[in-house]
Amino acid sequence: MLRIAVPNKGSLAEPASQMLTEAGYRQRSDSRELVVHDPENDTEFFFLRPRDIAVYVGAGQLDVGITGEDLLLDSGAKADPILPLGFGGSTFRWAAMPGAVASVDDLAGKRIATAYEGVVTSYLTGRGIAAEVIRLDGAVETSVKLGVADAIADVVSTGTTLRNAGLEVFGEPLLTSEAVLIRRQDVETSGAAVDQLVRRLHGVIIARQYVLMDYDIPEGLVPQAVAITPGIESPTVSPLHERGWCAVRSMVRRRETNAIMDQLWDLGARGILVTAINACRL
Ligand SMILES: Nc1ncnc2c1ncn2[C@@H]1O[C@H](COP(=O)(O)OP(=O)(O)OP(=O)(O)O)[C@@H](O)[C@H]1O
Ligand SMILES: O=P(O)(O)OC[C@H]1O[C@H](OP(=O)(O)OP(=O)(O)O)[C@H](O)[C@@H]1O
Ligand SMILES: [Mg+2]
Repeated sequence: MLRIAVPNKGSLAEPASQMLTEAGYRQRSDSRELVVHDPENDTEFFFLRPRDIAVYVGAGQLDVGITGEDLLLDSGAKADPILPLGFGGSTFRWAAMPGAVASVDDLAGKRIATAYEGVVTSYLTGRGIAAEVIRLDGAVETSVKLGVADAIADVVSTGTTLRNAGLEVFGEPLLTSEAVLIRRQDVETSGAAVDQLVRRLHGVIIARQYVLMDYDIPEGLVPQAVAITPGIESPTVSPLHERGWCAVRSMVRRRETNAIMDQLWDLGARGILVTAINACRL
């Protein structure tokens, strides 16, 4: 049986379960359920703190898990990302009171509060900066106002929390992160069940990122049209009943939909239709 770790709380929990549901797996109906058995897929889901997931997977108790790249790095667990999942995006940044710290090099001798001690310590060591790292559990933005720290290193998404705490970012981000599927390091092959999970999740990601575009185009313009919509592999081109015209079907990135329709229209395409992809396996 395949054993999968899924975040039980926090920003990754809902989108992770949503993605697994779209991939055809059974998920919990009550947020207090800690284990869900999915007999149809011979799979068991363990709902764990996102921070602990890399530990379980790294130690080999669970086959794979969904967590943040930043949490994986911070844990130091022997697990590797195998598939980026396209949600839970964030940057990890330095912040302090405006004007208090000009650059990362000015952190020498200062106190830095963070919930990501592993990430911050290895970054500072790598840069040869000696500073005191104060490990807090969360709400680290408040530590500066209360005089516990001179600067913080934390996840920034919209920046609202920083602004509300009167803090300003400085320096380059320490890292960028998104949700990833992870598995234990040093495994030769993952097995058929993990391969199937990866294919299903990949299908969901592609279905979210792409749409299907159909259009009609004069035969002579097909090469130019296909250059605009090359698709993932190759577009389907079929003759129309009206002589001299072709129908083209291709996958197009969702966010480029309107720009591509404009280009096709200018080229001479007509009857341009866009349809959502509900599921796919490529
Ligand atoms: N706006 C956000 N705030 C916090 N984490 C975010 C945000 N956007 C994405 N993430 C990602 O979500 C993960 C952190 O999840 P979460 O906040 O649930 O963990 P936590 O802070 O350890 O737990 P909790 O906040 O429930 O105590 C990280 O990978 C982080 O990069
Ligand atoms: O840039 P923003 O959109 O404001 O998001 C970033 C904030 O969200 C997270 O906190 P979370 O809600 O996870 O609480 P925590 O600090 O207790 O972990 C993170 O630690 C920041 O404080
Ligand atoms: Mg948090």
